[in-house]
Amino acid sequence: MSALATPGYGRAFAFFREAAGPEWDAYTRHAFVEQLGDGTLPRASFLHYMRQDYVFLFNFARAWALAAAKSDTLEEMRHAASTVAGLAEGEMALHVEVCAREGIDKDALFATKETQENLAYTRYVLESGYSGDLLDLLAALAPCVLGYGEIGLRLAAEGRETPYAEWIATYAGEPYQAICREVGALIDGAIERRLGADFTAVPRSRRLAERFTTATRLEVGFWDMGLRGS
Ligand SMILES: Cc1ncc(C[n+]2csc(CCO)c2C)c(N)n1
Repeated sequence: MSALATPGYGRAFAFFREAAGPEWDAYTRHAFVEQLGDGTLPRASFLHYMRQDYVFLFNFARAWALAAAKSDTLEEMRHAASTVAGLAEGEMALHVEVCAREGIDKDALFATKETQENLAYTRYVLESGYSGDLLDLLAALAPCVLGYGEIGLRLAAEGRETPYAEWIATYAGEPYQAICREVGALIDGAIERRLGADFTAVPRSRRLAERFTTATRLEVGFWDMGLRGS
């Protein structure tokens, strides 16, 4: 696998990604992603996805807030808290802007009725945190953050003509790539602190990898939902 196809987001990510096997490609090379890249994705599908994603991000910010509550060190807590702030001020603002251009205002966005795929995914992530510890929660959060980093890098490198260049640039850009490296380092630190440097040899790592794979499958469902349109 080339360095480009496997970005350097840390040891735990490399382990989980490998353990996810074909599910990882089903997510990162989904038809929705390919159509974003080659520009054939219907606008209605994209907007349906963006509306659902806005609500998704709100719940995702909740999950990072839960990660702050589940932190054992100040460093973990600071990271989780700053991600909540970043989501509330940054990425959700991007969704508001894109949708506003299409005549969908903020209130309409916030009132978007969640699809089952959206509900299933965010509640799975939150439940991982409610019933588990910080590692369970981070394993469920990781595919989402890091998968988009990988997708963005690949689509930007392919450099095809597409009306979705702004979306691609957001995730391929250095600010988002820096977030991915930081989240990767957070996960490495959290896992090594709790399971030791040789964490891949500890049975718990398998269960965390299963959680990562389940969240990856839920990402596939989210893309399927997007393609289906409203
Ligand atoms: C379904 C879905 N999965 C992943 C992301 C990507 N993502 C989730 S949170 C975040 C900011 C950093 O935590 C980013 C980029 C998304 N938007 N929607």
